[in-house]
Amino acid sequence: DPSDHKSILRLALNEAEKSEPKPTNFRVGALLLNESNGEVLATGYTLELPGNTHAEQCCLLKLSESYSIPEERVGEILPENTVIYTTMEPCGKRLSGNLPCVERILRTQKEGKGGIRKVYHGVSEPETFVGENVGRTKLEESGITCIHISGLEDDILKVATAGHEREAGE
Ligand SMILES: Nc1nc(=O)c(N)c(NC[C@H](O)[C@H](O)[C@H](O)COP(=O)(O)O)[nH]1
Ligand SMILES: [Zn+2]
Repeated sequence: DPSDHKSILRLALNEAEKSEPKPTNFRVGALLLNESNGEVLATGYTLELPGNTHAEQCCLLKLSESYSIPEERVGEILPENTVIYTTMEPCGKRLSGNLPCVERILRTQKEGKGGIRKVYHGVSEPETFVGENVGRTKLEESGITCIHISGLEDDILKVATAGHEREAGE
């Protein structure tokens, strides 16, 4: 029920708060959940793993490392009803040019079965870096349900932009 979604999203926000503030990205937290039994499969936050990593990317990378397989094959070990909760919607484009998380999520699906089935997110991506995020459309076109969980927007954005220049009086 909705209160469960919000409490799970708050767990992801707790992860985001561990991220090192930077002016060139957002501090995001994410977690992979087996929706059949509520088991948290992995958590992640921006820059948790070496390299310019994203929260969603860290979830997938940590899980693949625990199975000693490359991240691009992580879909093979995901339970049937795997979903991802992320404080900010997955990126569809990255200023660094690194592979966007939408692509990383899409490739967990082989022939449209298994893999990540739903993306629960707390906010859309602000247009700071790449303008409007087109990622959500790509996900929905591939049959991945994107669900906005409301109620934590202010907290999520405050955490996400902690490393950014503050306008006077903000
Ligand atoms: N969903 C999401 N999770 C993250 O962990 C993260 N950092 C972003 N941020 C989106 C933003 O668009 C990119 O951070 C910038 O476009 C810079 O790109 P890089 O991060 O340097 O690849 N978005
Ligand atoms: Zn991303």
